[in-house]
Amino acid sequence: MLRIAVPNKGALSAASSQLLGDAGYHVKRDGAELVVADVENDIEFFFLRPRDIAVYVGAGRLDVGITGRDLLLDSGVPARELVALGFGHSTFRYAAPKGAIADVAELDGLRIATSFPGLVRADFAARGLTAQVVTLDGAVETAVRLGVADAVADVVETGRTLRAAGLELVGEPVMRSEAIMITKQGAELGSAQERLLRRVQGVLVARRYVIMDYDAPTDVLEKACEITPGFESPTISPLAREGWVAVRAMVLKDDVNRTMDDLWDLGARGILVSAIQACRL
Ligand SMILES: Nc1ncnc2c1ncn2[C@@H]1O[C@H](COP(=O)(O)OP(=O)(O)OP(=O)(O)O)[C@@H](O)[C@H]1O
Ligand SMILES: O=P(O)(O)OC[C@H]1O[C@H](OP(=O)(O)OP(=O)(O)O)[C@H](O)[C@@H]1O
Ligand SMILES: [Mg+2]
Repeated sequence: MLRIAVPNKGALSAASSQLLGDAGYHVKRDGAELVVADVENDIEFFFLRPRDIAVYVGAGRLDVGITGRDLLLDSGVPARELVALGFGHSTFRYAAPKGAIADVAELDGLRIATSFPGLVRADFAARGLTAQVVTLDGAVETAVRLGVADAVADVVETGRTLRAAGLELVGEPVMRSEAIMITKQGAELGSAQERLLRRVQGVLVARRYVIMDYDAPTDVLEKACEITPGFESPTISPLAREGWVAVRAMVLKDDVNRTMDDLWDLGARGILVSAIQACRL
């Protein structure tokens, strides 16, 4: 039975369960169970803290896990990213009291409060700076006001928490994170892991793409196919109307309206867009 670690609460939890549900797994918890078996799909879900998930997967105790890229890198555990999951986006950034610090180099030797000591030490080392890392469990933005740190390094999504604490960003993001699926480094993927990965990738593609159908005059077909190159190649079918063909291609959801405008200007007509319920590519 494949064993997978899923965040039990926090920013990644609901979307992780939703993704696995969309991929056809029965991942519903009735109450507070920490382990749920989906016998039909031969898979077992372990609900764990996102920060701990890399530890179990890196140790080879669980086959696959969902966690944040920042948490994986911070842990330094020998696990690798299989696929980025498209949710739980955040940046990891330095911040200090308004007007106090203009540049990351000025953080040299200062006390930095963080829940990600591994990330901060690695980044300071890469910049040739020294940090006095103050490791806290959470709510690190308050550490400056309470006098245990001079600056913080933390997850920033909207920036609201930082601003509310009277802090401002220092420098560019140290890293960009999102939810990822991980497995133990160096381990070959078994057939059950590959099937899970294919299912999840199918959901991710179905979320990002739509199907676009349209009719186009044959003489603009080449240009039309440049506008809608599809995932592999567009499907061209004959039409009863002479000099016209029907085209079907996958298009990025974000580009749908611009693509329809471009096709219309080219002379295409009868442009239809439909959602992809599921796919395996
Ligand atoms: N707005 C956000 N706040 C916190 N984490 C976020 C946010 N958006 C995305 N994330 C990601 O979620 C992961 C952290 O999850 P979470 O905050 O649930 O864990 P935690 O801090 O250990 O738990 P908790 O906050 O419940 O104590 C990180 O990978 C982080 O980048
Ligand atoms: O930029 P924002 O949209 O304000 O979000 C970022 C905040 O959210 C997270 O806190 P969380 O709620 O996970 O609490 P924690 O700090 O105790 O982990 C993170 O640690 C920041 O404090
Ligand atoms: Mg948190």
